[in-house]
Amino acid sequence: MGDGVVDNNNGGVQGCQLVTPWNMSISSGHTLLRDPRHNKGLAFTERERHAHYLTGLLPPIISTQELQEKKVMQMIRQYEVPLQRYIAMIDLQERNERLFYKILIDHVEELLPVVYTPTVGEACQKFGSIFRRPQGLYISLKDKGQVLEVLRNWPERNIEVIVVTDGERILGLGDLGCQGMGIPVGKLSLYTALGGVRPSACLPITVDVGTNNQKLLDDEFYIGLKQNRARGEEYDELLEEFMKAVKINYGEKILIQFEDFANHNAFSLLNRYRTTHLVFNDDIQGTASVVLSGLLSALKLLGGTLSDHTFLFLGAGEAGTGIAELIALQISKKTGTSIEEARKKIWLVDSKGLVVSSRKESLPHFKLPWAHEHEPISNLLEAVKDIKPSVLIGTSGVGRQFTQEVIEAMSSINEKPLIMALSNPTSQAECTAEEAYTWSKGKAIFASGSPFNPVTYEDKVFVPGQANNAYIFPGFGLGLIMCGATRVHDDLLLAASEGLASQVTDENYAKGIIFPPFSSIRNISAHIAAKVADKAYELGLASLQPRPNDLVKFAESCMYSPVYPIYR
Ligand SMILES: NC(=O)C1=CN([C@@H]2O[C@H](COP(=O)(O)OP(=O)(O)OC[C@H]3O[C@@H](n4cnc5c(N)ncnc54)[C@H](OP(=O)(O)O)[C@@H]3O)[C@@H](O)[C@H]2O)C=CC1
Ligand SMILES: CC(=O)C(=O)O
Ligand SMILES: [Mg+2]
Repeated sequence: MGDGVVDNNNGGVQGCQLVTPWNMSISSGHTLLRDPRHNKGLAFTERERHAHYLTGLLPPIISTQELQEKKVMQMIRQYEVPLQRYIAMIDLQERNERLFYKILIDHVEELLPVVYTPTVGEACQKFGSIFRRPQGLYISLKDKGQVLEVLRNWPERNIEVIVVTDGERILGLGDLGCQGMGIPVGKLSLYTALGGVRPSACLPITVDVGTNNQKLLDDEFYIGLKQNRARGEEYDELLEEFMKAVKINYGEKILIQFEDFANHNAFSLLNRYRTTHLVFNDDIQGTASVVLSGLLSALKLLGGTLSDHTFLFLGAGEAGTGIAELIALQISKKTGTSIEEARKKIWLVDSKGLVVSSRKESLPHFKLPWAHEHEPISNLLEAVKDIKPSVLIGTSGVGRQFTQEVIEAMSSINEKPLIMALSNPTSQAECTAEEAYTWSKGKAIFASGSPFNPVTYEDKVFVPGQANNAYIFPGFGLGLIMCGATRVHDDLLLAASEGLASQVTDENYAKGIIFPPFSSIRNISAHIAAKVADKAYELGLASLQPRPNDLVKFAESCMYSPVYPIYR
């Protein structure tokens, strides 16, 4: 993606002689300094500088990685605008990959909101303007018939995980088209930082089938195809070609994570490929697993079992119905009741009101299991008063829907209402942490998709949890990869939920926290990975033989380290 004026007829720059772009294959000297995977900047030792033709290309001082880390953190903290911090982090990733990951791992609680939600949302919205070097692989409608060739342009061969989006439902921000690339890039950074998957094994992909976002179509800096979204056969054929090409290029065991597709494609893609590929949809399944884990933990504070509770969702799309289905599955397994019976404790509200049987004719297939017999109810407050849920979960993608009346109604029904405002980014959260604690008069147990700071209410400090699939997918993916899993089974998601819930300590519970702190996420991911792999072995889905005895230790041993290697 050069800045020159390209002459489309001969592929060259107008008025210039054609040249061959060439490079040396072993990095040394200037090339080594410009290679983010191997660059150490000022931390190259005297011996390395001498051996690799770096003498004179760096100032004389030799730094440590720790000192570099301190310097970068100082620089990042000086930026007050979150997007500036995001750009600084991406610049670092493109300059010195190991330093980027060392910093992200060591300051995960501080930097997660920078490289991930909420800031990544703004980065996607402004992607065209902040775009510097391309990250990830773009496959567009123009590549139809040659998707395999495009995949082969990616410089790495040993890919283990792909996160792919078509950009139609980026967080709760809607259709951002090709600019959705920020999401697979961000998710895969977390695969490495939080789950320990090697960066070179991660491939972010955006499938560009156009956008229906008129603002982007009118934007001169928009980087994607300037056309409306392809639908139907044209869309399906490109995705089919993509899925086939991925398997041809990377083999049977390549893990594909679908991310931020709109629900009309998300469910059908998952259903189409779950039996032929190692795939999962993070928004449907990863989210379900993290929320179920939060519920299992919350039972320690609320008492009772899952089946003693009544659940009400605002939002009946991917996240809402995905979570609802996994809760029902867990209830059904634990109580021995049928899944249909288990579903009766779970209710969903969508943009047209409570999902009920009289609406069946007009409901999409994924809402049908939730269309219980009930009078129609048109709004959330009435639904809360009528259904009397103990757990209220927001998955609408629309901000500030949990009004004071809604939270007060939840608090009058329950001694400790559990309220989850899962929509991202922060602007789309159904309520803020402060609103949840203040309006419930300190009674609520609260978690949100994007982070909120602790809140002081009547001299007591309340620490909100972050219910985000980022707790699950890195460890889940590591578990699948390390045991050579061949397919994703719902029981693996249940195992991941239990793995995460088992990491919440008594100290956390004493503070009312239902998710463990992100500061210990690598340890948490190793435990999730072990649980997932263990279940995969039990179900006959793991191909790595023999089964390692200690799966937690094995997971830890598979994890990427960002510490600089010493070059010969
Ligand atoms: N915390 C986390 O880890 C995750 C959070 N999310 C967040 O969840 C949100 C939703 O994602 P997803 O489920 O994929 O999106 P979908 O588009 O699949 O679903 C959105 C649902 O919300 C409903 N809805 C929209 N507006 C309203 C309204 N005003 N009142 C009531 N219901 C409404 C829609 O109704 P209808 O069907 O009638 O159109 C639909 O059922 C996003 O903000 C996303 O960021 C998603 C995944 C993970
Ligand atoms: C977290 C996430 O996956 C989402 O908001 O879409
Ligand atoms: Mg998502």
